[in-house]
Amino acid sequence: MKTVTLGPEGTYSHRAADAVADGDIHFRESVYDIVDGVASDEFDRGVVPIENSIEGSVTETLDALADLEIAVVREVVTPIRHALLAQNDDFETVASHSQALAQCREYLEETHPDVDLEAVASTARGVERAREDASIAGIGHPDNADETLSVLAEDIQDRNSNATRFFVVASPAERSEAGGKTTLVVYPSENYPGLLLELLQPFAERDINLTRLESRPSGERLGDYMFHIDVTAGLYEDRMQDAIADLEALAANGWVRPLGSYDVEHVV
Ligand SMILES: O=C(O)C(=O)Cc1ccccc1
Repeated sequence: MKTVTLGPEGTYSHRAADAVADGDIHFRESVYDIVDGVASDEFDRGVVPIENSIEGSVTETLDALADLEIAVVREVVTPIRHALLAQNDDFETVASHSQALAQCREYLEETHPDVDLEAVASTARGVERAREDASIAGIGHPDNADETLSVLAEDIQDRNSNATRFFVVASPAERSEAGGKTTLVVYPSENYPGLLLELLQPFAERDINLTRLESRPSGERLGDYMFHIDVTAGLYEDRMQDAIADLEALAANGWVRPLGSYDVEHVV
């Protein structure tokens, strides 16, 4: 099975993909390209970060899921422990994924207040820049160290509970109704007092717990949103089908897209 994830080699997404894929792993340097590569059947599976316990949602992933026809088939949760990697102490710039820079903000402000921060496509891309240039340090998994790059500091994330959720995406034909959790995207294309309350009522009435609710701009006009919703119930359940029917009635001017059901897997 061809699996695609965020590259180059050595990203956290790569580590999550290693835990769920059968070895045929390919790399792209944007989340949109990964999801698009699966939606267009170039790859069978994609592994993308969706949410971090410190920094919150990966908005690029949310927007790709809403934009493209795709299913979510698995969820992988993994602890994230960042290391500072450089050729020596004399670096002037820290290059990493924007999420990694944000997860280490307090550490960087306290220990390296004068360095420039540079957001790059992935942690492994930043590590590669550090390998080529002694004035640059990267933030990434300590396994990226080698004869050129040393680990200058370990566990530099601002909270030790740092964890990231990854989604495994597949073509819509592979959407599963089985599993204890479901992800949906809802675009009501409406704006009136109490709309959000009404959209959540179908779940509350059926005792279905919400584990995530995110609004993202629809891109249509300012103040117009789509909602990303995760719940602890499977699409196979009657109460979920009933809740979705209610949502569809409420979003008659827009759309409701159940992306699939799955169980959570924890990997280290
Ligand atoms: O850049 C990476 O390594 C990624 O996979 C994205 C990411 C960045 C920071 C924490 C978790 C995932």
